[in-house]
Amino acid sequence: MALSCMRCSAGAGNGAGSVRRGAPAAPSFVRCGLRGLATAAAGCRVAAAAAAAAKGVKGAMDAGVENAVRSVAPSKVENGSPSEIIVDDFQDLISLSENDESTVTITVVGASGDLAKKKIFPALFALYYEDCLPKHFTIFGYARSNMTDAELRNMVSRTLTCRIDKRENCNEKMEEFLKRCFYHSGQYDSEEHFRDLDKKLKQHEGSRVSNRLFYLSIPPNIFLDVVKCASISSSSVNGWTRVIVEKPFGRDSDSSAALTRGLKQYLVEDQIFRIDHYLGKELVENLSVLRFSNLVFEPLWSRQYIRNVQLIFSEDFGTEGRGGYFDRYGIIRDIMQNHLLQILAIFAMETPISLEAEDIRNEKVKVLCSMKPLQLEDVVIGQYKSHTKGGTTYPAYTDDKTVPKDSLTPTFAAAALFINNARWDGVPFLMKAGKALHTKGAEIRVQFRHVPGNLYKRSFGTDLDTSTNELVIRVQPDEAIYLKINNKIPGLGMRLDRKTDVETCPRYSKEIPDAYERLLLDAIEGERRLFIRSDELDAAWELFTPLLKELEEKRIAPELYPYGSRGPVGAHYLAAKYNVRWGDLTTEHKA
Ligand SMILES: NC(=O)C1=CN([C@@H]2O[C@H](COP(=O)(O)OP(=O)(O)OC[C@H]3O[C@@H](n4cnc5c(N)ncnc54)[C@H](OP(=O)(O)O)[C@@H]3O)[C@@H](O)[C@H]2O)C=CC1
Ligand SMILES: O=C1O[C@H](COP(=O)(O)O)[C@@H](O)[C@H](O)[C@H]1O
Repeated sequence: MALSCMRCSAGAGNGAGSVRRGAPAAPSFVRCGLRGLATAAAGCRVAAAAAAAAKGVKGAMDAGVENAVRSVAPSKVENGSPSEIIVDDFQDLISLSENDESTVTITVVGASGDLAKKKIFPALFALYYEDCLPKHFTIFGYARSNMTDAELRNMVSRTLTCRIDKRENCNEKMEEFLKRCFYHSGQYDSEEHFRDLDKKLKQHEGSRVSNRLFYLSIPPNIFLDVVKCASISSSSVNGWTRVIVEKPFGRDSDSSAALTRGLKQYLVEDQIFRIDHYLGKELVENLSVLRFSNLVFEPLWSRQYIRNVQLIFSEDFGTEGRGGYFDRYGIIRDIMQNHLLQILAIFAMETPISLEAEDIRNEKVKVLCSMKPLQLEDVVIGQYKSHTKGGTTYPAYTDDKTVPKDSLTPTFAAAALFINNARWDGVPFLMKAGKALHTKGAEIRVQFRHVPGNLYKRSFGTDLDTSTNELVIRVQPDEAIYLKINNKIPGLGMRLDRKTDVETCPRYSKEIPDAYERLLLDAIEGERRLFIRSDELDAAWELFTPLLKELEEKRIAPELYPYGSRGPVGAHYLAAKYNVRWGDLTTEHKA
């Protein structure tokens, strides 16, 4: 197992990736060993067993873990008690992992598609470049299109890039990586074709313990066909099998529940990795670090000091080529129900008892279950219309050939949400998401209350809002965290302003990894913290389904806004109803 993977070598610090293995105080070599083990055999379950062993406890394991432990340490499986294993010598396991004989195959189903080309293959290459993939790995593309291995490699090679800050041996590394990519053409509903794939996978795996990750990068209507065929015909017999499922996870509570039921006919919950790529973004990961590792923030994190929280997503382009998909979902399902709501849950959750996946997800579910039902009057929807600027005409949403001319699908939405719990009672969480707006960005903006009896109010003029503290977590672009504080303008008078921001997050000269890199690595390691559990998903749909139904049944017409504008004015009225002024992504503090 290569130890130069950033995550591993960062083990000496406080990286969540190492702490989460359940042994926070362990020295860094232990963390690296654990990661090695995890990729070598049964993911974090073995690591958890090893961590348990380190604490001298007796761990109960399931068959997958047992197989994995058997494969790396057969003597550790006690005679006659196959499901009750005592792992008493943690160090042995670590050294065994170092010359492990396991392999991971990542099968990208839908390899000919947009997401595979744009995100998945490049992320896998970046992991390879950083030495984060296990020693023995193979990548398979699977789709109906006819392609040879060489053609797949050619297609993939066109999208691979090296990091700006790491270019050493880049071409060489690309060549090595491409040699480990293969292609299998097949139908999505053919057990036979997946059996053929299985044969090819076995040829690559040889006698090693085989671990298999399937990435469903395909339209949702064929998820179940693939899961059925893959689980029947090409799941691993002696290692783990995991499936990454892309959004959309249904389009309402019922269809989502049906999808979950369907998946669970063939997989157990632990094998299902529902991806929300916003959870893999650096600044979303940093949100918990900011809150829980800095004493200065946590005491302020409640209705007592926070006036409102804004979660803003904005794109400066339209649906471009994805109109067919988008029209069936709309911006509320595409962005709010998943990406923004997930951020809200992390922002608002109570302190989890540990950084283990289940502890974090338990806290997120509690937030989602405490949300006040969404009211139609707390929602504004919009749709972009054609606009001509500087001699260029930008299309309307309904100019997209795959979109019906009379479509009422929102490309913009703003909503006021509330959490009915003691911490957040009465605090508006305002969400805003839109396509074809004036700028591209995503941020979390926390506006604090006014200072009681503010001695300096005269020095600010009449607008007290401009003098309240604001914490901004800019998710993208130019990732940053900054705090707006009041200052005296230098000079003999007493005039204050908030121009000086305190940057709470130093700039690192490192290029930030793409969200898909982190999430793919997590899935390979069996780390579920950043993936959506089925009860989280149910709670998210429970919140949005009644609203979505009402919008559709009442055929509520979206407010039209010009392509490239700031969106419908209705969003400002909605914010004003709760005494909020939206932050502006474009006017302040750029790197
Ligand atoms: N693209 C993106 O930016 C994002 C995509 N997603 C999700 O990821 C998944 C993949 O997205 P994307 O790559 O854009 O999807 P594509 O539409 O590009 O589809 C991927 C592949 O699936 C096959 N396919 C397409 N339509 C059908 C169909 N009707 N029946 C059977 N097979 C079909 C095609 O392969 P072939 O014909 O060779 O079999 C295609 O190359 C989707 O679930 C999407 O919602 C999520 C976030 C962002
Ligand atoms: O999930 C989705 O996300 C993208 C935006 O992702 P980003 O990482 O580029 O911010 C969005 O364009 C797409 O509509 C949606 O399906």
